[in-house]
Amino acid sequence: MGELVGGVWQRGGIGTAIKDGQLRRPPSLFRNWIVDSDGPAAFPAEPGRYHLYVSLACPWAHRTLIMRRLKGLEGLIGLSVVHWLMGEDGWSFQPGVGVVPDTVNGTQWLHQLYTLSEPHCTSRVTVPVLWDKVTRKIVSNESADIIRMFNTAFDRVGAAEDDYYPLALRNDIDAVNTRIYDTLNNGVYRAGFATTQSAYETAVADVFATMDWLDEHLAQRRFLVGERLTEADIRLFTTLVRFDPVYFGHFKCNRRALVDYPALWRYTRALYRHPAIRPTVDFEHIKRHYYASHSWLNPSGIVPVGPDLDFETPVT
Ligand SMILES: N[C@@H](CCC(=O)N[C@@H](CS)C(=O)NCC(=O)O)C(=O)O
Repeated sequence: MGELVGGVWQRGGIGTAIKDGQLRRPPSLFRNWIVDSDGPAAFPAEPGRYHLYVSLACPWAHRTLIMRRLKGLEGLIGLSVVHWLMGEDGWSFQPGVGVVPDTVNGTQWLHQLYTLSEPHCTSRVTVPVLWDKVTRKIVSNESADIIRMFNTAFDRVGAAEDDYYPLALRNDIDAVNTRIYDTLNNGVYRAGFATTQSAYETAVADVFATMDWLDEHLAQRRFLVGERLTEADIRLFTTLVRFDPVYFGHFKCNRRALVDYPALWRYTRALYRHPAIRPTVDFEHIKRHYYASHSWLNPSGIVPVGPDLDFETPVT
């Protein structure tokens, strides 16, 4: 892992992100917004102006990749994909299957992108990153914001019209997002990165309370909120699809597997089979990243072969 301090890369482990045995996520540093506006704007929506940097392994970056596809933004917003291994110098563009180099800035390491934007910044170096080619600045490194921008900002310059954060459902989406973020999206990380037994057990209790609730909630419904796909489903999906391959074993969230939850497993498969979602899922990057990058959790770096899962099983 590691982080930037005053613009200088410092190697380090997970230690700096842990306090009292618990994972503490610092707020994202770059929180600017692309706007669809006729007036002056720092970051106006324009085709070809912005570039997205993701990891195929990362659930937060995965949200942005799905939204980019759902909104038909592939031709409007470019893409780079980091190597699955996050080593001592963080994310890189070392050659590898599925890696898409940084053709915009020619960086080798993601931290170089952060210092290009902000030469003296102090920050963790995370994906996703949304880059502006005109100002040569990072617009945002916060996935929750990036998917909202993608949802509407480019509608007048060629994006698909679908709305994944509709006005009438916003309160419900926000409420569900909050619950799922704390207890599940981030809950699995709190469990996996805990360094005390009690922090781990608290996190696992949260994870499974939410999994139980979701299984009940989805027993009679196709989507989390309302009758249609919304950003709440996208945010949940990227955690669920990693649950059995990674979080169950590597993060010790092993009271039950996702496949043991009938409604949740059906829901995950249904989303997986969505034509805009399936091409964004890369189990090689997902499994290799977690098992090989977190050496304090898995010193051998061995990537488990299983579990055998069939995401393709049709949903009845
Ligand atoms: N708040 C950020 C979190 C992103 C995040 O934590 N990404 C992880 C990968 S899954 C990362 O890049 N971690 C590197 C680090 O913390 O040093 C978001 O949702 O965009």
